[in-house]
Amino acid sequence: MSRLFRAVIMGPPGSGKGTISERIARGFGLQHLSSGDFLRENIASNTEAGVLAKTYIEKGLLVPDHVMTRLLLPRLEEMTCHSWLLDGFPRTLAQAEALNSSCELDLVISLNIPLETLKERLSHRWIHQASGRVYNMCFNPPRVQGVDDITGEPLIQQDDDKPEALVARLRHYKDVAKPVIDVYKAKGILHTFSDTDTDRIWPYISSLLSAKIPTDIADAQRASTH
Ligand SMILES: Nc1nc2c(ncn2[C@@H]2O[C@H](COP(=O)(O)OP(=O)(O)OP(=O)(O)O)[C@@H](O)[C@H]2O)c(=O)[nH]1
Ligand SMILES: Nc1ncnc2c1ncn2[C@H]1C[C@H](O)[C@@H](COP(=O)(O)OP(=O)(O)O)O1
Repeated sequence: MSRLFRAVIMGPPGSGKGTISERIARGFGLQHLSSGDFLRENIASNTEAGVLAKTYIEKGLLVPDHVMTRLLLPRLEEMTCHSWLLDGFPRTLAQAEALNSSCELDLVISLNIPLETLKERLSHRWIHQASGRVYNMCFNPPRVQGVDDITGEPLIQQDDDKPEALVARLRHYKDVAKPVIDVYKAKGILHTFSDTDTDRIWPYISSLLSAKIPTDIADAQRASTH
């Protein structure tokens, strides 16, 4: 079995993690695991963990590290035969240490996007809650305004995407993400991208992954996901 590839993508709310993760999954066959989507699935299916996580998320709080780690690491155990890309985890130093003790990462992508750009993007973000599909009225609008392309169900805007909520979320993100970024910088696996446009960042990320992911892994993953 060829060696597997383990990557993490980090960035503040609205930085384009989900958008870029979807392109990486499609182009390189990595399995994309978003911690936010994973929690929403648990909440939707009313699992014990989902019920617990919901009590924090509905207050706009992060799920406590020990709960998050206990939830996510077993999910990663189920993905040991896949190369994967983690989005939204680790978010804190404790989570990074828990992850580092269970597997060796190959690459961490960090998105460094200006506040004004984040505000602009999130003010136009619409989400199909059930699937997690993300739209943007300026960047990738739905075919019919306010309606999901696949299911035809209504799209929603998240309360914490509003500008007044974003500043607090951004400050909190910076506080908790900095030690995590420092750990991965020290490991020499951190790659930071700064721009206001995902389409300008994407070619650099794509060529970085092409250089880092051995072709036998990329080919095998693409074959297994089609
Ligand atoms: N105008 C514009 N919008 C973008 C660009 N890249 C992504 N978006 C949109 O901006 C919003 C945020 O992108 P996401 O991929 O959801 O960002 P994220 O980092 O996953 O956000 P969180 O899930 O809140 O952490 C979405 O509506 C995207 O469609 C871009 O280059 N320009
Ligand atoms: N790694 C993590 N640790 C703790 N809480 C997390 C988490 N990932 C997600 N959550 C919780 C808090 C987030 O506000 C919520 C939704 O996550 P998300 O979809 O990534 O959106 P957000 O941009 O708010 O982080 O789930």
